[in-house]
Amino acid sequence: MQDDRLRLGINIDHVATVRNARGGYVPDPLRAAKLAERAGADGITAHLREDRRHIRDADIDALVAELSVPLNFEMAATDEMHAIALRHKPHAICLVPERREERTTEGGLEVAGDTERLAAFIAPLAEHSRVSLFVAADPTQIEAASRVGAAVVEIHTGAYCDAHNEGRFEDRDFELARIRAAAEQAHAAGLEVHAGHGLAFDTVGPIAAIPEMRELNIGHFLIGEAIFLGLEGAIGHMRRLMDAAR
Ligand SMILES: CC(=O)[C@@H](O)[C@H](O)COP(=O)(O)O
Ligand SMILES: NCC(=O)COP(=O)(O)O
Repeated sequence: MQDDRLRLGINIDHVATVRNARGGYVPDPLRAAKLAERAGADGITAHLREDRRHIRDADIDALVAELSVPLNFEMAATDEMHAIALRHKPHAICLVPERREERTTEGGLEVAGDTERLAAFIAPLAEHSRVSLFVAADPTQIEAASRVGAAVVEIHTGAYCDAHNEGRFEDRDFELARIRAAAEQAHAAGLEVHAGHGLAFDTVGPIAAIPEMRELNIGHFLIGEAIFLGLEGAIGHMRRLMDAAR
């Protein structure tokens, strides 16, 4: 029987952003991750960017050593990250595109134009970890994802959230329809379906309601909202909204 529970992964990158703004050791991303676990997180997500602008190598070492829930390790498809992932063998690896000049992940991974390289890159990782590809809700990319050995696709919800936040509701509904279609296509191709990026209390419901959805990864909004509600309060409210949508 398929497990129908929608998992909530908490991304702690931006605890590290605050720490790094002043240097030093606080706030500690590991402490946030442990608190998130106690608040009901089903997993922790951390993105080790090539420029180490937030999460650092030592954070990943600590998370791997100390977490009780699965770690979803986000990384670019580079040789350096490949070696780090093989050393740690995290529960899950999510391959994401990276551009130095971007403020956050702006688009999905180009899978269709890079299938041969990605298939060779993924094969050794897939021996130890569930490999996920962070993709736009684009049928060409989803189709390619099913051919390179990934177990999971994580659909980029950024365009949907941006349209909602900017009051462009026709665009938002168009993006939502694309995400729904991508989830259906990916599920039919045998891929597990996740989503994330930019999700907040007022955008999570329609994404959580997508029947094929198995996991949402949410970070920046919850770390910000923790200023007002506390991290446990923010995670608890997000969990309730997700459950209400199912
Ligand atoms: C891949 C993705 O959408 C995010 O989880 C990612 O971590 C975003 O990168 P930043 O955390 O650097 O904004
Ligand atoms: N992969 C998406 C993620 O981990 C969280 O993204 P965000 O909520 O920090 O935008």
